Amino acid sequence: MKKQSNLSRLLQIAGNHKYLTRASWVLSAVSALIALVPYYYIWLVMKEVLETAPAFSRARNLPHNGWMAVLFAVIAVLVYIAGLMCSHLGAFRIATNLRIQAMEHIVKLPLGLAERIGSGKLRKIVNESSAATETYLAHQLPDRAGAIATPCGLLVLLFVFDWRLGLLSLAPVLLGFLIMMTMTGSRMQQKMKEYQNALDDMSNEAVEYVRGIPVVKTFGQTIFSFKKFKGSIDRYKTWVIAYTKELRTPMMLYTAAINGVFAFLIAGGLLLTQKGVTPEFLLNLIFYIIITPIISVALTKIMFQSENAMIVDDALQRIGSVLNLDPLKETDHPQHPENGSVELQNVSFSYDGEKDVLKGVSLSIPAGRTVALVGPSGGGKTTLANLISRFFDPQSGVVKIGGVDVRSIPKEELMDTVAFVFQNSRLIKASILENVRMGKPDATREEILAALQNAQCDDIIEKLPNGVDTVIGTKGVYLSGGEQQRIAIARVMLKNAPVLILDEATAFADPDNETRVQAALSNLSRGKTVIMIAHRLSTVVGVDKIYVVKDGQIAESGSSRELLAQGGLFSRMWQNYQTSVRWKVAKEVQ
Ligand SMILES: Nc1ncnc2c1ncn2[C@@H]1O[C@H](COP(=O)(O)OP(=O)(O)OP(=O)(O)O)[C@@H](O)[C@H]1O
Repeated sequence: MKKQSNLSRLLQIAGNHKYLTRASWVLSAVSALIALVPYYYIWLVMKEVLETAPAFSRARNLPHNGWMAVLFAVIAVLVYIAGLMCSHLGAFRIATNLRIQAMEHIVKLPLGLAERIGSGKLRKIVNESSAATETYLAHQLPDRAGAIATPCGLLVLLFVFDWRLGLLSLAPVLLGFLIMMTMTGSRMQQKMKEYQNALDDMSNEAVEYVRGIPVVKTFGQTIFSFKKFKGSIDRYKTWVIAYTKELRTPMMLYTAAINGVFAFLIAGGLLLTQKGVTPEFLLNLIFYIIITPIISVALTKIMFQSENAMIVDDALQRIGSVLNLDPLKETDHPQHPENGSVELQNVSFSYDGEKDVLKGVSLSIPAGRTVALVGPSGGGKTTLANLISRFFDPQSGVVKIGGVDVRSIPKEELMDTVAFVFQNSRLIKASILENVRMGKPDATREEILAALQNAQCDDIIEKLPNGVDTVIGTKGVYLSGGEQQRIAIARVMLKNAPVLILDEATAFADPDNETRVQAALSNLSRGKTVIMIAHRLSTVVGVDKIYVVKDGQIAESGSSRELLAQGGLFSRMWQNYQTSVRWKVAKEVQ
């Protein structure tokens, strides 16, 4: 992506506010030119002082010229402030639009894809990339306009007074400019990208390391887990040192050239004055020595601009990588499911486009029935359940709810049709009431209280200081896994979706909570089509049908009685399970 196209893309995102951004460049350039005018008055002051010395009383124009210098300096600052106001308004609008655009796109992505990339990473890309454009547009671009205008204005000023000295002051500037070009080429752009990647890697590893501390401590793996984190720091260090070394010589030459203008002037001055010095030449020489440092300031600004432009380029590419992800296709001919039946017809699915995780799976669940998916770990149970609510679309085959292809059901309606109870259901930092209300935003307080009661939450609410209005996560208000799960069940109850997917719903419940969670689940499941992903075989005994999923296929299906009689995989899993239960009981008796 070219820098120019980045800028036009950003301006496109700005909509009508692009005029503000453009105005900011003009104002900043005008301000930079006005800021040169005081130097002209300073020259007049110096000239008058030299001409009238030592009888300064003859210097009548000194106060006037001095005040004019101040006046133009103030005007320059005011115009610059006006420019910054425009640039900030434009930049905020662009960053906001960019965030909205990205968020609107993320909402349209398959849920599974967003989950796979990671909400943290998505948030980081959207926030940091839009923030990078904000700084670029609000400060860096107007500064660049000013930094470009300054040398142009100076050029005029330099040649007006003494063209020979003007040329002398330009020589190092040209040299500096050439060195600068070598530091901002496409190779450096690539390096900047590597720098960003190394930085990203390091921060990801840091987060992983901190997240994993409890597990690491439990298993005494401190050295191993730190090794990964340290590896990313080492890679970053190696990269930064190599990058810095590469820049060392050009940067040194650039700084020397750009800050050594006065050396050129003095050397040139000596050459030009071999035949004698005129007061006017001396005046110009002193004036040039005073004014030329502005060039180095302007050029240094331009140089850092190229670095900033590279950062924005990278930011836009990152946000582009999100915007380019294929959204879930919305149907043009919406259809509505007739009931809560679920059907998979010859469904195959692969996460990476190579290995099929599901291979031609077919099953049919009549409305209101409860089925269980069991099988070895990694067999594809969760993937199968996720396809029902379009976490992803299968590469081949059809998933139907109520006789309708899920791709033909409007997204909102599909969300209302299928509900999940996950292993560790997430609650947000809000009151219990608000947490449950998420299941049905227009629910009345009475409806929420009824759902909480149905989900066996009475004992939780009784012990909380403000009952249902207690905010979870505030000081001293913590709920156990089983308690959180019951609140989450109340939320799903309120949603009242005809199809329910229970993913290991009771795996984390402690024994005291388990009976209540089970009761809450059986209230929740009443009259619904339930697909239960089960590990503990005790929970699947009473279901209408069991599907044994192995290697992405349905290996067996039937009632527990039928499957046990078959003496296949399920019956072996059952025997293992029984042995483990007996072993547990024996241990407890001991
Ligand atoms: N988001 C993902 N991206 C890539 N591969 C995945 C993803 N999720 C699961 N897989 C792979 O797909 C296969 C099936 O996984 P799935 O989670 O569906 O199995 P499962 O039967 O539910 O396993 P478990 O009982 O351990 O939860 C596994 O090989 C797994 O590594």
